[in-house]
Amino acid sequence: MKITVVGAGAVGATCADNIARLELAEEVVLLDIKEGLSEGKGLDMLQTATLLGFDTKITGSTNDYEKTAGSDVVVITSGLPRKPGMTREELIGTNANIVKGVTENILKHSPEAIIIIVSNPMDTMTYLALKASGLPKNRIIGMGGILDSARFKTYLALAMDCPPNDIHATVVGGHGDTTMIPLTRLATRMGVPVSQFLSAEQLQKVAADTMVGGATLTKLIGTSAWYAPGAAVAVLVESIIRNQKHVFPCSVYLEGEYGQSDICLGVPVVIGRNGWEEIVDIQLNEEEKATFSKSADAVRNMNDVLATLEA
Ligand SMILES: NC(=O)C1=CN([C@@H]2O[C@H](COP(=O)(O)OP(=O)(O)OC[C@H]3O[C@@H](n4cnc5c(N)ncnc54)[C@H](O)[C@@H]3O)[C@@H](O)[C@H]2O)C=CC1
Ligand SMILES: O=C([O-])CC(=O)C(=O)O
Repeated sequence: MKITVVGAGAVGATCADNIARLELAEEVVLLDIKEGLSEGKGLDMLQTATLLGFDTKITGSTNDYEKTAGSDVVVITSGLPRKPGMTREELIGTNANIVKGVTENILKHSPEAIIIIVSNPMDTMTYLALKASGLPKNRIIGMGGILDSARFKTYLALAMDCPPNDIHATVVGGHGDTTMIPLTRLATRMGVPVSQFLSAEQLQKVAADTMVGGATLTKLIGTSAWYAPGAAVAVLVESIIRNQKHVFPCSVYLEGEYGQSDICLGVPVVIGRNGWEEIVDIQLNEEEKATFSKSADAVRNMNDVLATLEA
């Protein structure tokens, strides 16, 4: 197996590091436009192999797509991150061109690849990659919901003072400060509804904190997060490579599911060797359906901006 990560910045390098440690492929290629960055970070990572005991080859590449040839999975993290006070949506002007160009270059050398989009605004970048590539829909996956769900579980665990791994909870909808939907009704602590442990006010605060989880970190760090995003991509790649069939919330192309069409939005999907293989119907209640529909409207408005950029 061969996995390429495009963008050797904070998120891309962390993805590559996790993927190498998990030995998900014989080779991981890290590609960036900044001269020497991916070669340097790749070599640094390779020098951890004897310390951490992994056998993955790591290759750096300054914009040479020949080195990515024959990749089974490609993760696109190239593009600007936001600064404190910005929304993810404000990145569209710069990142749309980058994501489109990278997708086209990747496919020239890896026509069979499954592509994971990380660059923001992620749902719109996923839609753009799908339209620009013409790939079958199951091979384009936007990563956002896995990260948002990890944050949701963390905030729930902190509020209940319990281990995060005892929590099952999911976030659907868009990967934006106002578009993501933490499904508190369905969250459980080992199968017991979290509403048995937390008041409505506490649950509301957990949901609100989850929604601005990325913004909170951006304010603290000065740029957006990378440890949890890098780990979230790695578990997604692992489910593909090892055909694990995990159900993860991912941004995928909807054709009537959840009442939406011609849009990429976060819903639970089965992830295996073919990419996303099946959409799982959560059976949202009326209130959740209305919130999902509002989230879709906001993402669709962003998708409409793509046409103005191309003009
Ligand atoms: N979907 C998600 O859950 C998350 C998305 N993100 C997004 O991921 C993106 C990357 O974030 P960071 O790694 O923190 O940024 P960063 O600035 O550390 O790294 C981005 C890298 O992309 C490279 N790059 C730019 N144009 C390129 C091109 N045409 N080809 C190859 N490489 C190119 C830059 O040289 C830079 O090294 C941002 O858009 C950020 O908003 C970040 C965290 C989570
Ligand atoms: O907050 C950001 O801009 C980066 C991101 O998508 C996240 O960490 O969720």
